[in-house]
Amino acid sequence: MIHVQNLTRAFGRVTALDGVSWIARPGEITCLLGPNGAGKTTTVEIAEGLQRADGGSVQVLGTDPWRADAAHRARVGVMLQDGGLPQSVKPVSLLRHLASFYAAPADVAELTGELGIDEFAGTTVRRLSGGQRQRVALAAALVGRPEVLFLDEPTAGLDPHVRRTVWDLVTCTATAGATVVVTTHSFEEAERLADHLVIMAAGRTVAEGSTSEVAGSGTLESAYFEHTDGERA
Ligand SMILES: Nc1ncnc2c1ncn2[C@@H]1O[C@H](COP(=O)(O)OP(=O)(O)OP(=O)(O)O)[C@@H](O)[C@H]1O
Repeated sequence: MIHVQNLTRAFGRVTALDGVSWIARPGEITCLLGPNGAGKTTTVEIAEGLQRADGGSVQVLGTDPWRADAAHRARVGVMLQDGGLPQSVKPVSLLRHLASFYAAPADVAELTGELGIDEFAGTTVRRLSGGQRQRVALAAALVGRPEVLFLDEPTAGLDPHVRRTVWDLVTCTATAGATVVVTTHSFEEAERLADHLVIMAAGRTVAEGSTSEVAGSGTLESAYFEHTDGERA
């Protein structure tokens, strides 16, 4: 369970978060939508324990992530927008190395097979295409069988086959009981994945609920523009 309550965060004169609140439940995929600069990444990085909020609170698995110990962090999987992967290693060695940190890791061969990583297993991370690197970053987030999984635009730039595989893997992870948070700019992705939807704008939550609750009698796209027009950061 993730509880984001009244979070505030400023960078100098820029107010990134202006009292944002939302929840994400176990066994569900929560999709965060919102214009560039709405504060999605800042909120997620605070929930990951990578940044500290100025005010408000976040609870992840009952813990304040900023103060969390290694045992808590091992229960949380993170896929960052820029990957954050070491450049000079080959994907499978990297994943095996990461798996060795966990008591009960995922099967690396299964994961690399599912994500098609075997096809470029002999290439170092530096030389991979953007989409290939993204698949490795997703595998790295999944290898510890996390109870909480944060994915920042996981399918941006992926081809349709890989995108479908990623959607299947993410859905399976939630079905197995994990709390999954996905930030996205794709209505198609949100409609496909979200059990719970949060629309953020200008550092606040402007809509929250199931996709049909947020969309009302119209489409998700029209609800999005209604909620975010004039609210851009
Ligand atoms: N380290 C930082 N220093 C200064 N400003 C920052 C910093 N991090 C974020 N911001 C600002 O905070 C606001 C929110 O940024 P954030 O990255 O959280 O938005 P986002 O919703 O994730 O956007 P995007 O959809 O473009 O990824 C933006 O105005 C951004 O410029």
